[in-house]
Amino acid sequence: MNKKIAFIGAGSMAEAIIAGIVKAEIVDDEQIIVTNKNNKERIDRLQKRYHIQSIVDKEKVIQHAEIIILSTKPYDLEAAIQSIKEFVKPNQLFISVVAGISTDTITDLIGVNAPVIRAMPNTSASIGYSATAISAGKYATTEQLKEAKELFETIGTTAIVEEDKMHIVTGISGSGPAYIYYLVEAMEKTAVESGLDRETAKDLIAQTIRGAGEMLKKSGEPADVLRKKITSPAGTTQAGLESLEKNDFQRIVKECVENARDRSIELGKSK
Ligand SMILES: NC(=O)C1=CN([C@@H]2O[C@H](COP(=O)(O)OP(=O)(O)OC[C@H]3O[C@@H](n4cnc5c(N)ncnc54)[C@H](OP(=O)(O)O)[C@@H]3O)[C@@H](O)[C@H]2O)C=CC1
Ligand SMILES: O=C(O)[C@@H]1CCC=N1
Repeated sequence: MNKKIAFIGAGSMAEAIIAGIVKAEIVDDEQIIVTNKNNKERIDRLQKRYHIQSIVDKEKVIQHAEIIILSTKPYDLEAAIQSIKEFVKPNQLFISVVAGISTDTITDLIGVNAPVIRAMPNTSASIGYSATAISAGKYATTEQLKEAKELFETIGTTAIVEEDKMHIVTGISGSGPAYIYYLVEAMEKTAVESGLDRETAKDLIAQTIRGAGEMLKKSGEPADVLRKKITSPAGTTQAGLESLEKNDFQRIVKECVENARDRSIELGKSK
């Protein structure tokens, strides 16, 4: 690919993507430029860590960029675009990982018919395990969509979805790792309270989640079948699952995903 890629926003998501791209070696490290609002120390740290360029001057950031990745919080996006729009040139491709905000809104903010692609990765990008959904805005070409897909494939798997599906995608795979970590926190706490040392608990739980993920991908069997294979009649799993059922686990998870989805919709409207 070897395109010049500029990141507008240098937080956790930008770093996860940068780490993934650098590891995959699809562009020379110095082809990656990073800028933020005012935390110079942060971009300098990223420069040192990944051998990329950190630049404060927005004109210099945009000048030679072929792909501009928008990675600010949703409420900072408008100001961020304001700070670069006068330097934007035709054919620069915008990729936004910002939750909720539509490609049409972004195009309007840029003020020219800029090609915009929306992507929803997750922080597992930093180790090449993101699940990224991608959709194209109305000025993005098939070629540009392919290019974005290739870029995100270096940091995990990709799925092309219609843009109106981005809200539910955010609710499952964008925010998803946080739900899993929350579950792990609860399991770890219980294991430690029952006398297991934290490190052993952490290793056992992490490998259990990894194994379950791989089973879902490789066994060809759906989650409910895999679950039933573990659940011996009157056994330990049944005892555990009964507690989840009694406490309405399905409803809680449904509400969790729906709330995240609805928050994404709201973020889009508030812009
Ligand atoms: N974290 C996650 O798991 C995921 C996040 N996302 C999306 O990614 C986006 C970024 O999230 P995250 O990385 O967690 O957020 P962070 O708060 O970690 O980072 C936000 C970055 O935006 C910068 N910024 C703010 N205002 C401007 C501006 N005017 N111009 C340039 N840069 C600016 C900040 O700079 P400074 O520090 O100088 O203020 C900071 O570097 C969000 O929109 C989120 O929805 C998508 C998928 C997953
Ligand atoms: O919490 C958020 O808003 C972002 C979007 C998906 C993951 N983190």
